Amino acid sequence: MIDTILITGATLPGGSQSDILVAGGVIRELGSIAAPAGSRRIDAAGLVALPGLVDLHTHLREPGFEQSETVLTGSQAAAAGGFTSIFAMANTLPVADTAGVVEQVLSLGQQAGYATVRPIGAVTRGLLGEQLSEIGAMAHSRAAVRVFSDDGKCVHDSLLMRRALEYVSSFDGVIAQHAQDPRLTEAAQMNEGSLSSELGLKGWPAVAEESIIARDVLLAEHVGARLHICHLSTAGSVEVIRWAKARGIRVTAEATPHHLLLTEDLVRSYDARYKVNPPLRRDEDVLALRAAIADGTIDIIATDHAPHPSESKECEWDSAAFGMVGLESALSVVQTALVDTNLVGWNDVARLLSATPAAIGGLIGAGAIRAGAAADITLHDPSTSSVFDVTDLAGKSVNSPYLGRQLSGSVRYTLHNGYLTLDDGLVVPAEVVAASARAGSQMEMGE
Ligand SMILES: NC(=O)N[C@@H](CC(=O)O)C(=O)O
Ligand SMILES: [Zn+2]
Ligand SMILES: [Zn+2]
Repeated sequence: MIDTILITGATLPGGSQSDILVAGGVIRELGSIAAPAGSRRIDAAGLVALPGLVDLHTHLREPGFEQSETVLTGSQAAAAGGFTSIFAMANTLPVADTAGVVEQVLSLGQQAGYATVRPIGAVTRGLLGEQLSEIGAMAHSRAAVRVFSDDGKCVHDSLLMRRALEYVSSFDGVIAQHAQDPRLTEAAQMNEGSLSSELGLKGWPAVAEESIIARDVLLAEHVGARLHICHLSTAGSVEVIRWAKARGIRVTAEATPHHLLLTEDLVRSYDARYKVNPPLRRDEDVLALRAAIADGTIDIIATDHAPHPSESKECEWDSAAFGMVGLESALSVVQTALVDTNLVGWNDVARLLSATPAAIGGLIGAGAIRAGAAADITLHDPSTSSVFDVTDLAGKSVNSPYLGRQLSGSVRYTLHNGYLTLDDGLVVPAEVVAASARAGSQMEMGE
């Protein structure tokens, strides 16, 4: 196992060039560095070095839906996409609503070793929206849960939402809301508008998202708690968040890569790869989300990686599952939608996909390339342009909306705690990564 890695000639997010020396799991030094004896050298000329990406919104599907994804395969998808930390959503079977389940997911993540896996706890028992889950027990468990969400479902009951906000504010936790009024979206299949009428599909109106966000920012203000809004998809949602932030309300918001690039027109194909919650919206919405990223109204980009087996996608639109995989393609989509269009620079990408999601999720020490920090580093080649292909997917499911689409850039190397999880574009084998992870944790324990 190579313990010392010298990355040479990388471009840091701010634009300057530097070598980066990694040893013993941490970044030792930045600058112009001579190669230590026995070190591995990675030539990063032309590559952008980003702090390891952090995804606040990943569905890993284990326990319960292992035919779609497992903690191991989802972590491999993360490594392929340049992610070194992922927050695992609670809509598993059993639901992650007890200390036992979140500790299980934490352990599976540690064994796999590809990324820091931080479980998200359910807000309500069984995601049923009736009683609060064991929030305190999950927060004080070995998994130290800080983010709670019923994602997939909206916490619709106002009193439960209020109680949940009150509860998590006692330990600076955060509720991540999937904003979808259930009554306004019964049997909904796509964005509501002229296209849904034309296609004869039941509509999912923007107001179903916006009204929940409006209610919840007011509840967060009333309680003085922190609130996070998942996958913003409409121009109106941006306006509500902008208003709330101007008022000093402690709200953060995320957008997914797909809502920054794709529009509802794709639904014309009736290809269920484009079926997602919230649905793909109009051009105006995509432009409003991009502008909100550029002006800071939207704080982070999160993938909402939602793997589904082929049988749930290769079927009629109405019966297909909602969701798309997104870890492997996220950085290329962000480059295509935001960097190539000059809306943001790599410094902003580092903030949107690493530093701020780490801060929201309470991940200490992540989000920066600096001496002394854990060596979580992503090396990205922005100069490429290629057709996204099924071989670019490293997880178990292939429900990507980007297959066959031209995207910019590609992730070349991912380092997690100082060892490679992606090496020259190839996911490092599971046994090698697991052994590196074990060696690292023994070192931490001083053995
Ligand atoms: N985004 C989706 O369309 N689906 C997600 C649930 C969710 O994020 O709401 C899933 O778990 O499949
Ligand atoms: Zn959701
Ligand atoms: Zn989700």
